[in-house]
Amino acid sequence: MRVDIHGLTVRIEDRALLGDVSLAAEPGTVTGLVGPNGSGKSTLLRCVYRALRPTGGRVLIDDDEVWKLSSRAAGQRTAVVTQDHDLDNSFSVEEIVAMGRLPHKRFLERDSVADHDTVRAALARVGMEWAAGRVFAGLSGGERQRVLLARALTQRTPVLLLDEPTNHLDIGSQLELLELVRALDLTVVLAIHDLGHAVAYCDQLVLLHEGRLRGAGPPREVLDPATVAEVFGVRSAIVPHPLTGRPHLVTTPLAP
Ligand SMILES: Nc1ncnc2c1ncn2[C@@H]1O[C@H](COP(=O)(O)OP(=O)(O)OP(=O)(O)O)[C@@H](O)[C@H]1O
Repeated sequence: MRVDIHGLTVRIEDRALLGDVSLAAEPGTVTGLVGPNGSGKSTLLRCVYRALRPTGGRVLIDDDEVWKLSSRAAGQRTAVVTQDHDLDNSFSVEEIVAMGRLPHKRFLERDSVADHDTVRAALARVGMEWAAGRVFAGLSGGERQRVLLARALTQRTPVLLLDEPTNHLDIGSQLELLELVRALDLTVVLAIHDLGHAVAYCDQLVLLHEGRLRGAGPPREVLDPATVAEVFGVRSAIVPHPLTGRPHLVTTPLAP
């Protein structure tokens, strides 16, 4: 399913958090939202997963306005992994991941064997099968992040939104997660700080600066050295990775 955002504007108390931002994310691609702290990445994602109603503009998933869908229909289309883990502390990992099945079930419908298998498969996919019976709150930040990705995968939605999914993860787990996300064949939109990873793993980048769209398109075009210097205040170059040959963005301070 396509995600289309047209002229998205968010104003809170006379302050524009987002101003007239548009983007299109194609099925089977990974779109990276990049930009300095406070540039509006999370705000944009929140408008897509309906945590924040925009002041203006439209968010469409396959031509349907997301704010006009029922919450069940929205939950069948869009799964999200955020940084806010405001979940009841007593839930087990398996219970948390099983919540991903809720948009596909009737009210009070019990979990089936197929649901159980889906949950186990998702936990295995993120390397967390061992933690199924553990209490979610007792896990490390990185482990919780992977469990929440498993929950999003069990939701089996065509669109997956991730707000800084590699936060808290060690470098091996970061690369594992990004490889997994790339292999999913969904419409993925993720906020990401690491520009090296953004260039290496995203099909297109959307660069936000002070709530405004500063560029959108192939990573190499969006993150050209002049733009990176202006927006992030660092020198940069995109070079072939010495081990893989994939494009990689390297940075150094503007003034030595
Ligand atoms: N509910 C709110 N009320 C007022 N201001 C808000 C609210 N939510 C976010 N903001 C402000 O909007 C701006 C954009 O925030 P947002 O979290 O979208 O940025 P971001 O690009 O995700 O930042 P970061 O990289 O630091 O996570 C920030 O200046 C933030 O303080």
